[in-house]
This record gives sequence, C-alpha cells and structure tokens, in this order.
Amino acid sequence: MTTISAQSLDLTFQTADGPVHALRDVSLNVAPGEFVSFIGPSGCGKTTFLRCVAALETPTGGTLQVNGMTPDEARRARAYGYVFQAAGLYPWRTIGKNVSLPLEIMGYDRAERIERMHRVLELVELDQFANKYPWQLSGGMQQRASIARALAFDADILLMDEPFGALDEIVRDRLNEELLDLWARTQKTILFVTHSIPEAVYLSTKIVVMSPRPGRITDVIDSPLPRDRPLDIRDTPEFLEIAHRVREGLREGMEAA
Ligand SMILES: Nc1ncnc2c1ncn2[C@@H]1O[C@H](COP(=O)(O)OP(=O)(O)OP(=O)(O)O)[C@@H](O)[C@H]1O
Repeated sequence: MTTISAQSLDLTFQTADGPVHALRDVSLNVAPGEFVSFIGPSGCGKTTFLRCVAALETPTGGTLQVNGMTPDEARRARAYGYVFQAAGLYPWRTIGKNVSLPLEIMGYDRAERIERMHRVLELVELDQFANKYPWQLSGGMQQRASIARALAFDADILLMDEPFGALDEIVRDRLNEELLDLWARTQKTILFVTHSIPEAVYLSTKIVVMSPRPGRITDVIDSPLPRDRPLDIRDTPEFLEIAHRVREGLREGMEAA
C-alpha cells in the first residue's frame, strides 16, 4: 500500500508570458506513516507538488494517486489536512471556533464538533486557549492552532507548506520537536515543504531534494536516523552526513540548471 504514488508527473502552467514548466518527470512513492520533506530553491515546484496531491492543480502529464484514489476522489474522501505558511486564522473567531470551522462546513453536529475540537487542541497543547482569540496567542501558538485545524477531521495525510518558515529559530526548534511527537502519536503521513536543511533532516524519514525550474527530483534520501529524535541528534556525525548530502544535492541541482 502506498499513500502517495507519483509517476512521471509533469505540470506546465499556461501563462500570458508563455508556458511555465513547474514540474518535470517527478516520480515518488510515499508509504503510510512516513514523514517526507521537500527541499529545493524557490520556485522549484514544492508547493505545486503539494497542490497536485490536494487536487488544487491538475498535472499535465503522468499519474498521481493518493490513498489509491485520484487526487480529486481523495479530496472528496477528506484524505488530507493542509497547513500553510501563514496560520490564516479568522481574527473574529476564537481558537476553538477556528479549529471547528472545517467541521462546521462539513456538516458535523455540534456535539461532535466540540468533542473533536478539544481533542485536537489537546494534541497541540492548546486546550486552555479554546476561548481566546488569535491575536491573544504568539505566532508559534497560532501555527499550532492551524495544525489542530488541519487535524480536526482526522485525515491520515497532513500537507504542510513551510508551516514554521516565519518563526524565529527557538520557537521553530520547539515546534519541530512537538511535530515529531504529534506524528509519533497520530501516525499520520506528513508531506512537509521547507527551505531549511536542518529542519528537513531533523524531521524526515525521507528527504526529497529538488532542482530549480523545471522542478525535478535530484535525490531521495531515506534517513537512517531513529524515529525517536532528541534535538541534540543534530550534532551527531550521522545527522551531519545527511545534511551534507542534501547540501550537495541542492548544489548539483543548481549547477545542472
Ligand atoms: N498558478 C500558476 N500559474 C503560473 N505559474 C505558476 C502558478 N503556480 C506556480 N507557478 C510557477 O511555478 C513554479 C513553481 O512554483 P512553486 O510555488 O511550486 O515553487 P516552490 O518551490 O514552492 O517555491 P517557494 O519555495 O518560493 O515557495 C514557479 O515558477 C511559479 O512561478
């Protein structure tokens, strides 16, 4: 069983300035429960790949399956939650009401909405803040709330597009640790876009290195690190070796472009 199966995926956008070849020949298999990071220079198609998985873009070539379905079927089956770079919480709704919004849209009844809202807020340790408004929370807490919102309907895939990019390094470290813990507890399959080599290596079971436009995969690294990772694993030779390989992959991709 593969959660994500992409075979020779191609995507060319037609724009007023001519075609933009965003993805070229992207093939990738992701097993259930993996944590996959996508790293590559700006504009290499990382977001576009996630958007294809989410059925927000339609590839112009190749095949893509999500949980054995077409992306469109998977979207209708609520196969994934999506977390964006900006938390995107509605300022006039409390944290609890923000988190339960997708459930409202999907027609869950009130009792179930409340039950799920508390469960996911507990998962990200924000249960005490259900009645606060977004502006009463720090940036890191807001991002945790947006993760809770993506988890609210218990999809088994989490798509995360640079969720911690705007946070300072100390907050980001803490959220990285918490995300690993959440992943271990929920066994989700996570696709995670980042620009940070340490973040990709620390979080992932698989690191996908991409080259500049047209976005291609230049290396896929299956991490030998144990799943249980304290932050100081980042100082070990094994960690530094993987980071070095990612850096080399990025450099080769840039040179070939
Ligand atoms: N809807 C669209 N129409 C036209 N071109 C697009 C569209 N969406 C993305 N592109 C182009 O496709 C390429 C890939 O964009 P994408 O956002 O996937 O890159 P990225 O790797 O996620 O970049 P970043 O790291 O800066 O977020 C870029 O050149 C972008 O300008």
